[in-house]
Amino acid sequence: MANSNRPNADISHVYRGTFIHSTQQTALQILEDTLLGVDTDGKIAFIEKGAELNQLSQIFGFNPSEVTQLAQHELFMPGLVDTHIHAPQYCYAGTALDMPLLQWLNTYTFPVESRFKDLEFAHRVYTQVVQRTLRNGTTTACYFATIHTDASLLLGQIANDFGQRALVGKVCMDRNNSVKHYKETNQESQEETCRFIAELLNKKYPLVRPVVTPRFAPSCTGALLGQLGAIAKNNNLHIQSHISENVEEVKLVKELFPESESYTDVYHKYNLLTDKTVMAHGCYLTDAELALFRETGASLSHCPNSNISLCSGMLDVRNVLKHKVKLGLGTDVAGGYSASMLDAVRRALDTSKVLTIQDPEYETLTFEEVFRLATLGGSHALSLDDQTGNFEVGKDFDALRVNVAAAGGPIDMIQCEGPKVILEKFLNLGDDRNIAEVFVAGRKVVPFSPSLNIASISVNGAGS
Ligand SMILES: O=c1[nH]c(=O)c2nc[nH]c2[nH]1
Ligand SMILES: [Zn+2]
Repeated sequence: MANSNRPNADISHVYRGTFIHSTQQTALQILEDTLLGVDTDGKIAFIEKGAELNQLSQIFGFNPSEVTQLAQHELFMPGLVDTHIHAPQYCYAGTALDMPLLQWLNTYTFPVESRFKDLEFAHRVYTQVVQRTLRNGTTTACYFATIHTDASLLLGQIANDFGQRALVGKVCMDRNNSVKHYKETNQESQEETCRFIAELLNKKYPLVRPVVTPRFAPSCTGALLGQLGAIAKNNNLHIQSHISENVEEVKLVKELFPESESYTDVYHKYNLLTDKTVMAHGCYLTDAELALFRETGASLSHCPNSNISLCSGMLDVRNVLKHKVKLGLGTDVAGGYSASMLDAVRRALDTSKVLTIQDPEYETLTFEEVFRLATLGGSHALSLDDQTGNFEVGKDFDALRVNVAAAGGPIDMIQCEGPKVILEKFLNLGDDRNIAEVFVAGRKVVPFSPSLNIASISVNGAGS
């Protein structure tokens, strides 16, 4: 028995069956007939072979008859980590995909985001996006909200109420020449960012944290970027933004910041590249820029649906991994039309295969590697891998109970299959019907608790 167990922990649940997760060493570790104990703080107290049941029950003081046994077509996998999603854009997900990035922002995104001043509207959309992502197995989400502080606080409240682990960012932008009413002054952006951070931290939500969020370099003056770098540093906070998504955008950044050597250098110069930074896209980063990511510990969020849907580009994941840059997957709703991380897994595989079609020597990503990106890779990219991402003793139990043969679901199991095939089928063919239960920090968050009276979530709670 491993000596990393926590024998003093009070056990609240023990599960027995197949567990599949990634580790630093291996993309896919399959643990059959395994026992996993969760303590009363929602942390993994032990993960051991089923044959150790009697010994474990004595050490940890639980009753073997209370162990929850998974069925043969079921398995536990770590919760999915969406490293980049725009919560307000969920209201137009699946539409408006007919323009490249900069025109798309001006035509669709900014007018819609400006509506989130209205807290009733924000409450409706944010409740839906949190519910939808949780049902699809997103246990951790790194959200962009909008420039509105109170609506951004409301998103934090809703994620907390539903039990989702979340980083929430009030968007900062003091430059916008096309939709003039959707921007802040430099002073507003700074002051409201500080208010957002203080008020969100003051709520003491156990799983929800603020993230400093300059929208992207073209939306921010150098002065604001510098102020946000300082705010993040002074409060030891996460940072998120976009980088090198589309060719026109890279060109615009060169024009706006002629003194900088590269797009990456712009963020670096303003102290926005740290080991708690996640930058979305990165399709056009040079090797020198990737080296700077590696040096600073900043990570990338690969958003393949959005990259294709807005005809932005294709990230060479193999090259990012070669540079040892931390990497996770993002849905990037609504540039990406799906809020499901299962879609992000499939689009990441598709993109890799397109790169192989273009160059048959290209080493296509395996489904095991993409599984790791969607779980442990994401938690690493968000610097949350000490808390979540796989089934290690001491981490929070963030997990999906997958039933590949769910009645009425999208998968027909023609014959009895082993766990690796079951996982592959789920990743390629499954949907929320196959996700029987979702756990975050040991708490069952899907199916939604009946005690969670959705209609009664207070709009006034935010910001007060
Ligand atoms: O895909 C994207 N979505 C956005 O909302 C955005 N803003 C800046 N750059 C962006 N890219
Ligand atoms: Zn984005």
